[in-house]
Amino acid sequence: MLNLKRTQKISCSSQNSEQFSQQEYVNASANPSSSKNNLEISKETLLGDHYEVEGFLGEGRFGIVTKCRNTKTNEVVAIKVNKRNNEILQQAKMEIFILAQLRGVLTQGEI
Ligand SMILES: Nc1ncnc2c1ncn2[C@@H]1O[C@H](COP(=O)(O)OP(=O)(O)OP(=O)(O)O)[C@@H](O)[C@H]1O
Repeated sequence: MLNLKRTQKISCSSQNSEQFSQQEYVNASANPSSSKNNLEISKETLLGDHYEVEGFLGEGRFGIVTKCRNTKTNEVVAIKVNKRNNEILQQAKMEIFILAQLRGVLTQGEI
């Protein structure tokens, strides 16, 4: 899914979005000693087929949140990129499910 274009790495946890715009690479890791959990996202990285990374919005326990532009519609969105880990994947699926349920409730005006 990730299309990496840069090689210079920086630490994600010490960056804010302004600094990110001046840097070429973000490296996020829950456990710095475990490289298999690392995420390497750079400005201009393509997520999916048409979401281009423009900035860094924040970092959670499971990954990072990037500011992306849909290259087809020009819409700006936040995309959360989780670390590669099965437990994290299951947690993410649960989070997506809950958010989808909440969105359904909210759009029906039930809250
Ligand atoms: N839609 C958004 N727009 C702007 N910034 C966001 C958005 N979603 C998340 N962020 C930023 O990214 C940070 C990390 O978000 P994320 O959802 O990964 O973790 P969290 O919910 O804060 O914590 P946890 O890792 O416990 O789930 C947030 O604290 C926030 O600063």
